[in-house]
Amino acid sequence: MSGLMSISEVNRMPYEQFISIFGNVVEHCSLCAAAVWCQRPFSDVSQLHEAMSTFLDQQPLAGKEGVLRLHPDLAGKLAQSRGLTSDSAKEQTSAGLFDMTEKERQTMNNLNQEYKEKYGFPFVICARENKKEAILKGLETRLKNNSEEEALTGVAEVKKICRLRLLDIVDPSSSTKSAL
Ligand SMILES: NC(=O)N[C@H]1NC(=O)NC1=O
Repeated sequence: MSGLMSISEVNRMPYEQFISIFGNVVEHCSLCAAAVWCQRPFSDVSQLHEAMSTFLDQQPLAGKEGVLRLHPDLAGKLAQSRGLTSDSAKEQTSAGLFDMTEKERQTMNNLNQEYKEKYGFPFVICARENKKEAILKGLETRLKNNSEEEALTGVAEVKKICRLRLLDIVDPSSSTKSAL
């Protein structure tokens, strides 16, 4: 028993339950789950992820920037005051962000601040796929992009975060297509 749910269970959910379970796979953006519910049945978790990714891609630039604004800063004030969602706290821990020297934290905060002032939304990166060194490097590199490139790069990272969060909930080997 993996403790994960099967895609058939997901497909049977009324929308209230679907939103309560998948409402934070895109941070603080339950609209994403609410929007794709009517596309059930999903054949597997990849198809559910595809549906959410397509919904994100369909948003105008202002909507994409809005989705990024729903994300907490990495190693920021919310992390310091333990105000993160449990998903985000777990991700930031895995990247080693609760394990930084004061100097590293200061550098990250300064770069995050510079980034927000330049683009008007926060720097978003999939923390489970990066360690603190790669995140600091990513901040420096991405500060060279233009605003539209950064909104698209940020949304690509949101999709990676979403995929890993979905895999924490749904068994990836479950499928509605019968095995041969
Ligand atoms: N700002 C930012 O990237 N936040 C996030 N990234 C991630 O993996 N979890 C988050 O909360």
